[in-house]
Amino acid sequence: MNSLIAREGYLLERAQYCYNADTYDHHVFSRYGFHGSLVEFMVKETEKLHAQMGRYNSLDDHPFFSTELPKPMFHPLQYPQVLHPCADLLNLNNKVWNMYFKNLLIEFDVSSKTGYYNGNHGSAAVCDTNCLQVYALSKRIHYGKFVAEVKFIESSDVYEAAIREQDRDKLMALLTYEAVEAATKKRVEAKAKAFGQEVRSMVEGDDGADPAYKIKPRLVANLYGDWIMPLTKEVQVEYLLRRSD
Ligand SMILES: C=C(O[C@@H]1C=C(C(=O)O)C=C[C@H]1O)C(=O)O
Repeated sequence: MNSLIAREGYLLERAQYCYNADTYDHHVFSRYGFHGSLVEFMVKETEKLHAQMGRYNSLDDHPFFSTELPKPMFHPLQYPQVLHPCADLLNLNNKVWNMYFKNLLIEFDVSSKTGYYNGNHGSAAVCDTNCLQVYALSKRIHYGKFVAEVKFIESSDVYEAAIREQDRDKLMALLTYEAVEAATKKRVEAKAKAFGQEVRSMVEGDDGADPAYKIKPRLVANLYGDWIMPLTKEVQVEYLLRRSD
């Protein structure tokens, strides 16, 4: 799958399949001694391969299952340390995992009902893995570390005061830019329209009917506002709280 497809493209790829509950059931799938769900198997095995390529030595990639990762096959690259060392210990993928499976995917299924294919557990697991790890949500949410560092450098006095007080609410207020969030949601909705329009409605041309989409573009934008952006900001707050360590 082309990694140039926007993050929204991977969410829309997943939306074309039904929920496929067996994909997430720990008792349906067991193989070669693996005990867990199909999607856990897919993510764990993907991360093991990527770890051998050195992926998790970079500052902006975070594993979901860090305990069983093999060492890189190559000598790790030395990346410029642009973040405070506290960043190395900050991984909110457990929250990303829960948000994706307990909130985002459920809203997809409940709101869209456009899942065309059922029984495609393998495809659902591949799409989930792309959404979570390979190209999308974890990286986007953990970019919050870099955004927080820029904000700290730009206004260190203000942030240092809130960090000294360990004031989460103050930090959240300082780092929140509602206009930027609104613009991001508009951009996401536009991309969801571009990536998610049904080919049928494009081919039939402008017969006056509203375009048909695999999933409502506004839903994708709302998922960003309800779940993805708050987690991005939570990463920023957690990073800043630790920045004076
Ligand atoms: C990422 C930033 O921090 C916050 C989170 C945003 C997001 O997740 O899109 C956008 C604006 C801010 O409220 C930013 O300021 O760019």
